[in-house]
Amino acid sequence: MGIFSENSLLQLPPWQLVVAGLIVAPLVFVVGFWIYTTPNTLTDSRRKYLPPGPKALPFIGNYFDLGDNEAVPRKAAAWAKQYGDVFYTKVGGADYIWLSSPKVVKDLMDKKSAIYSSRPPAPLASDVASAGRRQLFMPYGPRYRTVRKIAHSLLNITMSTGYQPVQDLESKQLLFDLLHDPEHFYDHNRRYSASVIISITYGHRIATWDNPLAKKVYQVVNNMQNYASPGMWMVDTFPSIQHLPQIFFGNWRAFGKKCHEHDAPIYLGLWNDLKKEVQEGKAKQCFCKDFYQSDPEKLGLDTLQAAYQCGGLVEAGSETTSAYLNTFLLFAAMDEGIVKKAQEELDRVVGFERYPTWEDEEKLPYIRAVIKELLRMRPPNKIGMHHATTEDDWYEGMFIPKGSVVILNWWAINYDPDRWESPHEFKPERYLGYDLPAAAYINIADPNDRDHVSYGAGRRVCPGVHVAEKSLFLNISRILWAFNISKKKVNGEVKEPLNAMVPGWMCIPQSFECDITVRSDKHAKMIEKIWSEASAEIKLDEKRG
Ligand code: HEM
Repeated sequence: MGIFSENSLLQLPPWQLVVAGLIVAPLVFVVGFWIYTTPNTLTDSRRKYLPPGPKALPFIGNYFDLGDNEAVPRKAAAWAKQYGDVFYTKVGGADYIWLSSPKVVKDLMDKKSAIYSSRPPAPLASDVASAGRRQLFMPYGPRYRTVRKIAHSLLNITMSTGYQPVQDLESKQLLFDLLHDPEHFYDHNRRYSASVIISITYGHRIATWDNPLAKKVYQVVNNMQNYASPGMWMVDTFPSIQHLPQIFFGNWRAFGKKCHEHDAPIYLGLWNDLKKEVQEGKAKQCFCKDFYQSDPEKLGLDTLQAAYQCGGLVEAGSETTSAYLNTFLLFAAMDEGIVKKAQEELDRVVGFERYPTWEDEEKLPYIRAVIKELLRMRPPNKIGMHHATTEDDWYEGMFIPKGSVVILNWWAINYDPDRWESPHEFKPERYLGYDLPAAAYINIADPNDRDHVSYGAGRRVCPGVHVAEKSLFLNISRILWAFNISKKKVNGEVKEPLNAMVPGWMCIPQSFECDITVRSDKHAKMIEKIWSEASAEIKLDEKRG
C-alpha cells in the first residue's frame, strides 16, 4: 500500500493535510513547468540523435561543469578529445552544441550561416541590461541585419585603411608614454585603444587615461564582465525563469536595469552631443556624423538604438585591443627569447634610422607570427563564442535542434595538439609561412589552413578585424623596435609577472609588473622627435577647429 493511499490521507488531521499540500504543490508546479518548457525524447524522438557528450544531471544538466568560467577552457578542450568534433552538453532545458574542429566550423557556422547566426536568449544581458540594443547580444533578424550592415560600412577593409593615420598618431603617443612612464604600461595601452575607437566613431581623442569618457567606457565593459558571465546569473542560463518572480533569482531584473541606467546615459550623452555639434557645424569628420546625417530613423532605428550602435562599437573596440597589447607584454616579459628574435628581424628590416611603418608589415613575418600566436593562445573569452540556431538541422547523422546554443570551441581548435605542437607554449615560429592577414584566413577554402578562430566565424565574425589587426601590428612592431621587455627586477631580484586573467567571461590579463626599457639613446631621441612632430600637428588641428 502506498503511503498516500486514500485511507491514510483521510486519516491525517487537517493541519497536516495543509502542510503536505504546501510541500507537494510547489513540487508539482516545478515539475510541470519543467516538462512544459523542456524538450525531451518523449515529445521529440529526433533527440535520440543528439551529438554525444558528458553525462548530465537531471534538471540542471552540466550546469556545474560550465558554471565556473575559469574551468571551461580546460574542460572544453578535453571533451572535444573524448567525444569528437561535435559534442553535446545541456544546461537546464538548453542544448549546447560544441564545434571543435575548423572543418565543422566551416561546414556549419560558415556554410550554413543563414541558420547558425543568432545568439542565445539572454533576458538579463541582452533584454534588460542592453534594452535589446547591443549588437553583440542581438538575435538574428531584421534589426540585427541593419546594425550589422552599419558596422560593416564603418569597419570594412577600405574604410579601415582610412583610419591608419589615427592609429599611427595614437601609437606615437603610446611610444612616448612608455618611454616616460613605463610603470603604467597597462593604462597606456587602454588609452591607446579607447582613443583610436572614439576618434573613429566620435572624432574625439583621448589624450590621457584620466579622461572621464575613457573611464566610463571601460566601466561599461566591466559591467558586461559581471552580467554576461555564464553561471553568474541563473536567468541567462535558464531563460524560462524570467517569468517567475525575480526575488528568487537574485533580483536580476533590478540589477540589469541598474547596469542599463549606467550605460545608456553615457551612450545617449555622446549621441546627443554629436547631434548638437553637427547642428552647430562643429562636428569633426567621423563615422557617427555620417551616420546621423544618413538619418537612422529612416532605417527604423530609434534614438537609443542609434546611440548603442555607436557606443557598442566603442566598447567592442576598446578593451579587446588593449587586452591583447597587455597580454603581448606579459608573454614578452616571460620569454625574452621572443623579444630578441623579433628585434633581430626589426633591426634587419627597419634598422635604427627610422621606425616601423605600415609598409614594413609584409617584410616582418616573425612579428606577424607573434600576433597570430597571441590570438591563438588567448581567444577573447573563456567560454567559446556562442551562436544560436534558428532552424532544426542535421550534421553527419546528428540532430541539432532549433534554438541550440552553438559554440565555437576555440579552446579545442586553437589548442589541438594534433595540429599545434606543444599548444600551451608561446611559440610564434609555428606561424612562419602563414603569410596572410587574419581576415584572409577567415575565408580560406581549406578550413585546416586557418590560422586560428579567435575572430569568430560565419555572419557574426568580428567586423573590427581589420582595425584590430592594424593596431596590433603597428604597436607590437614599434614597441619591440624601441624597447626591451623583461621580468621586473627589484634590488637585483627577479619578480615573476602575475600570469592570471581578470575574473569574468573575457580573457583580460590581470594587471602585472614588468620592466620596459628603451633600447638606446638613439631610439629614445627618435621617439621624442616623432611625438613632438605629431603633437605639433594635433595642436594645429585643434586651432583649425
Ligand atoms: C584583437 C581584437 C579583437 C578580437 C580578437 C575580436 C574578436 C571578436 C569576436 C570573436 C567576435 C564574435 C564573433 C562571432 O560571434 O563569431 C567579435 C564581435 C564583434 N567585434 Fe570584435 N574583436 C576584436 C576587436 C574589435 C574591434 C577593434 C572592433 C571595432 C572597431 C570590434 C567590433 C566587433 C563588433 C561590433 C562585434 C559584434 C559582431 C556581431 O555580433 O555582429 N572588434 N569580435
